[in-house]
Amino acid sequence: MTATRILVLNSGSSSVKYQLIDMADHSRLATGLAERIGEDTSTLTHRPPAGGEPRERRGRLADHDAALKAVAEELAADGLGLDSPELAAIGHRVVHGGLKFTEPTLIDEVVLKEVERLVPVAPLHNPANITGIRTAQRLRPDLPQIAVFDTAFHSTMPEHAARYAIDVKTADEHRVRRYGFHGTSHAYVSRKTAELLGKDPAETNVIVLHLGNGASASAVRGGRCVDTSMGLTPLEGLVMGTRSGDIDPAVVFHLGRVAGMSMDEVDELLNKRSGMAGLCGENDMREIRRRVEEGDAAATLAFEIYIHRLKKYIGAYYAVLGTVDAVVFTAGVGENAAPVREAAVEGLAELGLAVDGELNAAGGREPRLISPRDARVKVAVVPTDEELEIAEQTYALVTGG
Ligand SMILES: Nc1ncnc2c1ncn2[C@@H]1O[C@H](COP(=O)(O)OP(=O)(O)O)[C@@H](O)[C@H]1O
Ligand SMILES: CC(=O)OP(=O)(O)O
Ligand SMILES: [Mg+2]
Repeated sequence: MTATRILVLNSGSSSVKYQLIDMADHSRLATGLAERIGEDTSTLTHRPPAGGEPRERRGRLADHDAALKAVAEELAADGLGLDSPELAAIGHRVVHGGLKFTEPTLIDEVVLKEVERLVPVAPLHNPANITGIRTAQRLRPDLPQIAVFDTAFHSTMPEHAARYAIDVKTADEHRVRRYGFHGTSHAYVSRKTAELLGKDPAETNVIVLHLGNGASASAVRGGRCVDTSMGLTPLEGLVMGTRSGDIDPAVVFHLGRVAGMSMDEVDELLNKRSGMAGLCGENDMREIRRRVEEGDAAATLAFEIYIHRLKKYIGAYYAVLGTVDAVVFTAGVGENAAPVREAAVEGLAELGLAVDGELNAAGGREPRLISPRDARVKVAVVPTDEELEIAEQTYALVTGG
């Protein structure tokens, strides 16, 4: 029997998303999500193979190790346990790969050490990724474990986009530069967008707006990233669920010197108590929109700030690319929040950008255009599929394909 199944683990700061995919036909044998890890209200939602009812487990999952063990139990209950000989490999999303990792990589102790060394520049993500890998290694020590890095797609960015305008020697010594994140999603979505437009990716320019809890924009020219909004860490750029995105770096000195905050306190403020949560006490766009509809002033201002930042990046990347074939929305907010898409391109008719109200309001899981039929620049919604992309890269590596 050939092993054709890949388990993909996407371990986030407080969640684990997973999918078991059969690469023979791309069928999803199981998918699931463990949320609020570390809290008393953890939940694990497991979706078994087609036709089966989703199952939910409630109750504390103390850490990522506990969460993954629960995931393994759920898979086993469907006869899809990690001991299955049909499992070819486990693919892990790893957020920060630094300068070293620009390709999918077979994980060994040297690789893990490097991922560990990068924890300070991905403090919400790399620790969870490492725990995911270690637990998976313990459960199946004989199986290849492959890391697919969020930073990889951005590694070909031109130097003028990747470098910050700071002293070169200091920057080089400490590897301070723009790495960019969500690369697996930006790569997948930009390729799918070219397909949707019926164009060769090598001749297509797109602005990808990946709007989830973490959010980032990228400018993709002919299939290559030429700029992206996240930087040394996933803190820079757009306004996010709990992260500030762009601020004057002197805010950090000011909070240290004048407000007496420690480095760790400022770090925690900007990563966990900022963004939409900091502005209006809520990071879920569904709830924010509900409050905006009710006339809530804090939620309305937070929404306006979110959109204002998004517009600035659309304008900036339009200028970077020169000609744009499509602006594409993806991830939880981008795929589902029609008001965000409408507001982001409002007033940009001079740039050839507009959405059609009806097309924008229609739902669906398929890639689709939402701009008016004759639009010069297309606006699209393309659901991301980081897990499938990770599974494909993992399978290609282990099968030598
Ligand atoms: N129907 C919806 N309308 C608006 N926002 C939504 C909707 N569904 C999901 N979201 C948003 O998507 C976010 C999660 O996106 P996702 O891409 O899964 O993020 P992450 O991978 O960072 O956890 C949630 O915070 C929520 O605000
Ligand atoms: C890099 C990053 O911000 O990832 P996420 O959106 O999953 O938090
Ligand atoms: Mg995500």
